[in-house]
Amino acid sequence: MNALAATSRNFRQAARLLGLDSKLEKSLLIPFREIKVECTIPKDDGTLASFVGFRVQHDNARGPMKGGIRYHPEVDPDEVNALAQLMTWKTAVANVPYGGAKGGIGCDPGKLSISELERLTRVFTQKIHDLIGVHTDVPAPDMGTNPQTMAWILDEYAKFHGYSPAVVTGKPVDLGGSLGRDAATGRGVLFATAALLQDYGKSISGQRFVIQGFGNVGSWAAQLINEGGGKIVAVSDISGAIRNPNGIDITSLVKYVKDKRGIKGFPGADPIDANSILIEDCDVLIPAALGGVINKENANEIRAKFIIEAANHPCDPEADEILSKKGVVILPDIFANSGGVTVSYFEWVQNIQCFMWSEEKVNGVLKTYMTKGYNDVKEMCKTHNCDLRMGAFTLGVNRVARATVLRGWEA
Ligand SMILES: NC(=O)C1=CN([C@@H]2O[C@H](COP(=O)(O)OP(=O)(O)OC[C@H]3O[C@@H](n4cnc5c(N)ncnc54)[C@H](O)[C@@H]3O)[C@@H](O)[C@H]2O)C=CC1
Ligand SMILES: O=C(O)CCC(=O)C(=O)O
Repeated sequence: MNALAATSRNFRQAARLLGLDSKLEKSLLIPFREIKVECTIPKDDGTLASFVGFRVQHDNARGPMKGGIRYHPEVDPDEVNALAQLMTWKTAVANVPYGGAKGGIGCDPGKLSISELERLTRVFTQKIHDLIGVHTDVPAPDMGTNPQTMAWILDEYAKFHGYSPAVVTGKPVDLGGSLGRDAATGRGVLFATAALLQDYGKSISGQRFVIQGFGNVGSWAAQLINEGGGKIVAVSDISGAIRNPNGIDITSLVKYVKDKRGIKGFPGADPIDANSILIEDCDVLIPAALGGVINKENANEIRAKFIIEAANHPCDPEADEILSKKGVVILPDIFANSGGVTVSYFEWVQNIQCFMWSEEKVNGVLKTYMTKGYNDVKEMCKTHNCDLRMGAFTLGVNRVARATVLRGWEA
């Protein structure tokens, strides 16, 4: 199912559970603004290359719009729209004072040199600089982008509006980035998983984990789960997939990936078919790469008892129904991966206050937010007699709806 159709379906179901007025429902669904820009750069060999960049600003009822920028060949308007909408509900679930946005460029960052990526990022920033800002829309990294990308956006933005580090988050620490932001999404996944397992009388230690994706989110989740005593039995990335039923040595794998730029060929595990990663035998499955990977084609074959959505929209609604019948518990993206945007909020606050927090403080306050978020989601599950996905959606949608009504519509 198309990402936008899936996300909007979940939203509509939550709106029904909340009994929202149909006109309010419509107004919450339509994006605030959709930006599509042409980005042409000279490549290193002198030829021209043209790309399409997007920024969808979905909602700003609760504060400046917030969300990552993705560089990936499959970036398209519907996908960015869905991701922007998810950010609106996610920031509300996390209870950080933001709305939602997302951006992206349809490109393969692995096929561009560093200088080509820099030129592309600068051209994209030139096209959108008037529409982003500390109190309007604050970008951050997502798939295919990283702190360096944010540094280029910051620098290009400064040429038009002056130096203003809070215009992006997920920056390098040397430019005002927050300690702990790099690991924050993975750390949030750890806290969220621990809270869920505790409800089932289990803990991280003793569980067997499978992780799809070994980039920022997947590799940090793997390292922190490993430190917490969890056994990671299979991992995949774009280069391939590996399995070791006795547990993969994650510290060595992180070093290997840094060196070889992929997990393929890692000597401490056996290669497996990349398509089978999601149906590997495990207790907890953590998709941490692309959206839509768990769908009606493979949901029946999933062997995990718990799915933690570190990626955005990895499960489509048809898979949700199949998995629910099988008794698989899904911790939804808009809560499970909210650690990233939560620490982005801490970074923004630190930049505005010109005061830097210690990493211990960042991690400690993140834990407080994730614990509160989990309890708030469960409270909505009780109120509306629904699963965790609808618990999170009703929580987020209700907070945005209340802010929207309070602000009103009179011109
Ligand atoms: N970076 C962040 O702070 C946040 C990221 N997310 C979501 O987490 C997911 C991963 O994002 P990042 O780790 O930041 O991206 P990344 O670019 O750092 O890493 C992506 C990983 O996915 C792998 N991958 C790509 N295509 C794949 C495929 N077909 N099969 C298996 N692996 C594949 C890549 O090889 C890489 O290991 C995305 O869905 C993103 O939207 C969600 C919240 C915050
Ligand atoms: O850190 C942020 O502002 C947004 C991260 C993001 O794109 C996401 O949560 O999907």
